[in-house]
Amino acid sequence: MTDSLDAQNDSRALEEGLAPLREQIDGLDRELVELLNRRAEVVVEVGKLKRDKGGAIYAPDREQRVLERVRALNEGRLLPDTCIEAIWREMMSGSFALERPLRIGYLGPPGTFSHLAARRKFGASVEYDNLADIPLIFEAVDRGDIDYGLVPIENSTEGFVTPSLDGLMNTRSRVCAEVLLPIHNNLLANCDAPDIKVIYSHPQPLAQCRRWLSAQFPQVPRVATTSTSKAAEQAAEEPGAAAIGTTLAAQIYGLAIQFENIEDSGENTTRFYVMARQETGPTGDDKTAIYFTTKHRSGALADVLDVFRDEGINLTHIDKRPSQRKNWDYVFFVDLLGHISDPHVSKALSEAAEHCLELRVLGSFPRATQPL
Ligand SMILES: C=C(O[C@@H]1C=C(C(=O)O)C=C[C@H]1O)C(=O)O
Repeated sequence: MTDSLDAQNDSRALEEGLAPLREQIDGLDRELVELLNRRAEVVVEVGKLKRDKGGAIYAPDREQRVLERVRALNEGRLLPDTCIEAIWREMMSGSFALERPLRIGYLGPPGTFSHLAARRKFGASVEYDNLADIPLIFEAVDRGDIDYGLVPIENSTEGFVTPSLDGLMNTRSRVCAEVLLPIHNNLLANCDAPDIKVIYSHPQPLAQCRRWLSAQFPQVPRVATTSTSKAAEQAAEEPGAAAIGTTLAAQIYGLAIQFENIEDSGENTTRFYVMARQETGPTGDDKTAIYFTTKHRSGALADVLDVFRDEGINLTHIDKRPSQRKNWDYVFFVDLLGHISDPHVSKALSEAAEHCLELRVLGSFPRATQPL
């Protein structure tokens, strides 16, 4: 009896305490909605100006500055930066819809890591197109079927993504932004672990989880699929099949998450390029992506690299692929720190071009410092 009286008193005190606090929250929400809409009215003006004068709707340089600014304003405050950034990203997603609805392409089917990266970068107020393979993403941007296309470039554990580097050689589009996404692989299956007879996934996650798979499932065959979501789709249909994929794929395809975070490296991260038919202005903390083929003489590659060293330009990524035009001819892909409009960068690139058969600038874009 006393217990239930105490409980009633507590619940009344709770209600009485909550009521004025919730009233304060309601008032603040009213102001926030007002402020958000006042911001949106200015965005509509920006959109009109861009349509009249031909500006790009998504401005990665401005996005970077807005996020840096709000992080600085938030310094020492209560909400973590990640929360502030997520709110602003969603708000900027709403801005796109007000300026002009955007179509974003990614490697599908839905539920892939590319899908996650696209959603975190562009938010809920754009349209998404899932494309069956990476060459189709480049083609769709080139043709103008989509406004922006996300392509995975390299993974911190497994290195470069072949079709993406090949796509860069053949596209007319530019790299306008980069995205870093922490990759957490999960083993998805609707049967218990001992009943798993086959594990499907894209070759990249299979490689990223190689040690874990050998320790946990040494006898179970691993079968490559075109994407992690294809793997999840197959695992959902086939008894005794498992897939390595995202938690989003588990939701979409109705699979249980048997094991989380099974990647061999805890810092497993994938870097994506955002491809577009536009160029990005400088922010002061940028990268430039290029590819080149060197002349056939000894020391040609060293000559190119010397130019960057002499200008004090840091290279953040270098990979090579066969040119696919002639046997044993290679194309080198380099990301360097600096924007093409920086005088020392453009000088170094013109000098480097003298040692090359071909040198193409793929684009300058803000350096991604924080994973999404
Ligand atoms: C409003 C703009 O367009 C987009 C939306 C932004 C925003 O909401 O702050 C920022 C950059 C652009 O991607 C702009 O270019 O300023």
